[in-house]
Parts: sequence; structure tokens; C-alpha cells
Amino acid sequence: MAPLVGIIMGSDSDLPIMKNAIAVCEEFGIESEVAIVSAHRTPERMVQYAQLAHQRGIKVIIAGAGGAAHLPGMVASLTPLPVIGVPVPTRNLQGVDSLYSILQMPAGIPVATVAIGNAKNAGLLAVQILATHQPELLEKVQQYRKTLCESVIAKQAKLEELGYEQYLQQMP
Ligand SMILES: Nc1c(C(=O)O)ncn1[C@@H]1O[C@H](COP(=O)(O)O)[C@@H](O)[C@H]1O
Repeated sequence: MAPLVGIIMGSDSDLPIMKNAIAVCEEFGIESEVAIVSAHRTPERMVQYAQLAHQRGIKVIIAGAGGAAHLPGMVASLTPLPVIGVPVPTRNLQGVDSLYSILQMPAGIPVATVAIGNAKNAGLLAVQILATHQPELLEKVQQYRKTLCESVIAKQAKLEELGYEQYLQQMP
């Protein structure tokens, strides 16, 4: 099946973070493609990727980059598809540089930016966008939310049972 989500990143060094977006797509049974595309290092490849993605059937692009993270914004400027930006954490500035680079887009060219390093939420947002037109997927999103809720309730029951000191000890 043709991929619906394009997951791109500025460097292979972003993969340890971006793998969480890939995992969410897999979990929800959504076909995704993964590519290293850099506005800085492979500018022509980036233009080509962004301009052709919608013609190849991609519906949402997730773009992760660190530091001077121009990739998500530049891709957004070249595609009619929704772009979700993932600010990748950095050594010197802890990813605040990535966050600001991705977040502060001028009016007209939005990038839906998730929290620093939170590629999981980028994956979930992509799934939810696709789910607006896929009732079965929408049902899976509802089920996922239910599981989240149940896990919090189970934690509460255990906290009450053990007390907070013992609870802390058994935490990973
Ligand atoms: N921010 C960008 C872009 C871009 O925005 O086009 N291309 C690469 N990078 C970022 O540079 C960081 C270091 O990359 P290397 O580890 O390859 O030196 C990565 O986080 C990448 O996303």
C-alpha cells in the first residue's frame, strides 16, 4: 500500500527521536515512509520531496530537525499538506533552538509543532488527522484514549494500595 505519512528528518542522528513517530504509525496500522531530507545539506532533494509528496498520495508530513531547524518550515512552504514539526533535542541548547526555529512561523505557512523530542505526539496527531476520514481509525484512536485512561486508574489503585513510599520503590 502507498504510504500515507511521510516521516522526514534532517539527519540520521534524529532517528532515535523520530523512531517514536514511526512506531505510532505502525501501532495504528498506518503505512509510513521514512527519509533523511535536509533543507541545508540536500536543498534540491528537499524541494523535490515537498513538492511531490501530495502527488504520491502522502496525506501528512512529519518533519523532525535539530538546531537551526529550518526543514519543517521550508517543507511547509512547498507543500499543501499539513506539516507536523518535531523539535529534536540538542546538546548545547537542549532543543530550545529547534523549538523556536520550528514554532515561530509567519502567518500563512503553519507548522503544527509538538513539544521538544515528542515525536510520539507527532505520530498521534498524524493518525488523528487521517482518522477524520477513516471511521475505523477513529475508533482505534478512541480505544487508545480508553487504554490511557484505564492505565491512570490502575496506577491510582496501586498508589492507594501501596502508599506513596512503596509505590516509589517499585517504579522503574
Ligand atoms: N536542522 C537540520 C537541517 C535542516 O533544517 O534542514 N538539516 C539538518 N539539521 C540538523 O542538524 C542536526 C545535526 O545533524 P548531524 O548529527 O548530521 O550533524 C540534526 O538534528 C539535524 O536535524
